[in-house]
Amino acid sequence: MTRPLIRTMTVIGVGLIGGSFARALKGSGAVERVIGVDRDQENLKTALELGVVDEAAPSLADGVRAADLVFLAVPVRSVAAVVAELAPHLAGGCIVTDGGSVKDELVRQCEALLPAGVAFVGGHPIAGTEHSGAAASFAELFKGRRCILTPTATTDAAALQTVRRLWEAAGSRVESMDPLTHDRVFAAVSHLPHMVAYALVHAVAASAEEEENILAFSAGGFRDFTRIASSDPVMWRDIALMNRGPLLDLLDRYADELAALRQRVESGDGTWLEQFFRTSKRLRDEIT
Ligand SMILES: NC(=O)c1ccc[n+]([C@@H]2O[C@H](COP(=O)([O-])OP(=O)(O)OC[C@H]3O[C@@H](n4cnc5c(N)ncnc54)[C@H](O)[C@@H]3O)[C@@H](O)[C@H]2O)c1
Ligand SMILES: O=C(O)C(=O)C[C@]1(C(=O)O)C=C[C@@H](O)C=C1
Repeated sequence: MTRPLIRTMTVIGVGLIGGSFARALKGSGAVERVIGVDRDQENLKTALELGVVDEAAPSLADGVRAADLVFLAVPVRSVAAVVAELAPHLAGGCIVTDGGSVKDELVRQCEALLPAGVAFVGGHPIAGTEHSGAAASFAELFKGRRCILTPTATTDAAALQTVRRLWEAAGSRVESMDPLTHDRVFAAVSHLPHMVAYALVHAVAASAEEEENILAFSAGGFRDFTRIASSDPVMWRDIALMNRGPLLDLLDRYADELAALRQRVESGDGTWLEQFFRTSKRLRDEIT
């Protein structure tokens, strides 16, 4: 058991990420008590029944008053409104941190909205599934997975250290990155693949109108590739819009690659295609 680092943690949005963080930290002993706040009362009831949280608070104000640390785990475009509402009710010395998938704009919003004496530390666990809600949460989600913290010039050093130790207690390998670099990196390795998976399902479903029931024939390839298209639409709408600049650059680059591929398929250029696939395979095989 880890020595408690935090007495009372309030989780705003007790879904997959908020619920898993609560479970991991209660399980490791790093946090003593967890209060949950969620605008979906059914989900909050489930979280309480499953023991993901110790208490369910009826409002943001009630939920954060006694908090030593607040963990924000709501869709990224909801964060600013949540922080604006809870800010007046935080105790001095409280740490606010988050698990959102986009960092630059979100970190700037939080730093601007929180009062002096309250520290903000941006974070992003690089772990998840295509499922949502408290019932989908599990304590082992972050074990052995990266967590990126995105401190800025004004981040409080002691708060940063506490948040780092919490993620380590949850089993994560913690790394730091500046927020904009974070957004460019994860636009490439996380946000673009989700956009491509959503679009692929549309493309195949559209052809299914002509050839009835094509999706029923889908096997390993289609299913592996499109698992992430089962992810929550609100979460991904928010990520696409909040990381718009880096994502647009990558969507353009991806469109260029597809256009080149299309042209070589049309012209029957087997040498080019084999080399293209060979390079992709080598790069993919190098990922550890
Ligand atoms: N799912 C993943 O793979 C993953 C991985 C890393 C980070 N994230 C990030 O974590 C955050 C949460 O994602 P999740 O997968 O846990 O989603 P989720 O849908 O499982 O949980 C989000 C919860 O927030 C609640 N909520 C939404 N708006 C709210 C508001 N205004 N006030 C209070 N509660 C509100 C919802 O009712 C829901 O229970 C997002 O910012 C997402 O970008 C997700
Ligand atoms: O494995 C999945 O289901 C995920 O999509 C997890 C995933 C990812 O793209 O790797 C999704 C979003 C996050 O912000 C972090 C992790």
